[in-house]
Amino acid sequence: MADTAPPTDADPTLAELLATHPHLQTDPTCGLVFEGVALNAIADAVGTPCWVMGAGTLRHRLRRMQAAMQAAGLNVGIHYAVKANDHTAVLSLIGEEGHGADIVSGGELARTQRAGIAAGRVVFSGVGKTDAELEQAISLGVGQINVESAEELAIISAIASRLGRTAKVALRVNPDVDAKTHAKITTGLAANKFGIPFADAAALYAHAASLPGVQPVGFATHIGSQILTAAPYRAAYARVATLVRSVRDSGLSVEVVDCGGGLGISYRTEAEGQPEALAGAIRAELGDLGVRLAIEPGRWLAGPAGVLLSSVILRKEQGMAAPFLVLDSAMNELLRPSMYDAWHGILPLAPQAFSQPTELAHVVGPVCESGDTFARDRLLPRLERGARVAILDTGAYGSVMSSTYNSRPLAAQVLVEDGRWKVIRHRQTVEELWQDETMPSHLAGHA
Ligand SMILES: Cc1ncc(COP(=O)(O)O)c(C=O)c1O
Ligand SMILES: N[C@@H](CCCC[NH3+])C(=O)O
Repeated sequence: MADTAPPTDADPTLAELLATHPHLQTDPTCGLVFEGVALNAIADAVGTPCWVMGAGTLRHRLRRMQAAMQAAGLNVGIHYAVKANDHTAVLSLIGEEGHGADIVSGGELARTQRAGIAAGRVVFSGVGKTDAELEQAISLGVGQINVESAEELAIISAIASRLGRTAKVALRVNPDVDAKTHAKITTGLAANKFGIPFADAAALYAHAASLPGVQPVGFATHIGSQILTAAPYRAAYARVATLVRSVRDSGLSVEVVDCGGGLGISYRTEAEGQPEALAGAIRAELGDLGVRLAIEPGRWLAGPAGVLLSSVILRKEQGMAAPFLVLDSAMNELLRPSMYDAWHGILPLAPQAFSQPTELAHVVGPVCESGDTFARDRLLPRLERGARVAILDTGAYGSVMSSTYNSRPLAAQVLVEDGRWKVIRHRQTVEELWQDETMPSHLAGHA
């Protein structure tokens, strides 16, 4: 994710952004259209900021991912990474399309159950699962728990034994492979907190086979997110394949390999990661092992399927320098630019905006942090107070990373499908900001 300090000449033009986002079109009368719905119509009815998720785009990408695996002759289970976008409507769609889920908390597990995804199709990952979360998962019979340490293996064995259950576990191995992504979202380096050191994995697998309450079924690995080339996948999966062979040579059975590592998308001008390349890496390194395979994509499926609608609160002139366009959305909605210096495309909603002359502008939010900046020196048509924009590729790690910082209520969410749209989360009210607070009695008189 080469996202930092963008020189402007590296930016795609508005027309190029449209070309790389086929679910978006411009219409001369209603402006920017998303999966057949005018985004202005949604903003008129619901207001801004507003997340819009396109069910058609999500379905299309799920099917493309599955087709790439099948074309490579692989039978790969897709476990959608719930953390990318955990709305129950999104999870229901994933279940409806026949896929499972990858979760990292009891909350995510509860959401999958609410959405009707069978517990047997859920894989529980994460470096620190609480006892309560493990009890919940084991009682529900989740398909697989990816174990991230020797300590956790002992805890799972004890909890499952106490419950009279046998938990299917895979050991998540840290392959110590550089995924060539942003430092904050790499997961497969030895220095990262995730997974079991490669050198310890075979012995721990044998130990797992001797423990009560757990059945080791295979290995998992994960090297990071926003991966754009096949080489890191091949390096990681080659290491896992070595492990599978050596464990089998010792007489133990290995049935499953979970091939983690999130394919990247095209935020700026980078070429999108190709499911076919991922499938090729899996087939080349693991295809002849006779194991059940699984992947756990989040961003690649959901990212391009969402936009964040915002309005310009005001245009703050800076003399000869680029103006600040202050939006009504901020880092509390979309954290990625502040957190990772991430670049997101910004398109105006107005009809004809694409044919107007452009200027350089800084696009910021109203939150009291200088890091509350969506874009610096961005080439956009002149946008006045009240103009609306769509911030692109925000379907993954967008709404889920929102907060109410600065007492800003959570934005509304809308789902578009087949030319229709529906509110799937109402805009939080100001009163809802404090509805779960309780007041110490000696202060209550002032409230
Ligand atoms: C264990 C695990 N699974 C799945 C994912 C989803 O990754 P992505 O959204 O890049 O596909 C992540 C995030 O990096 C992860 O850590
Ligand atoms: N939140 C990150 C991705 C983290 C992936 C989860 N391990 C992002 O927005 O890019």
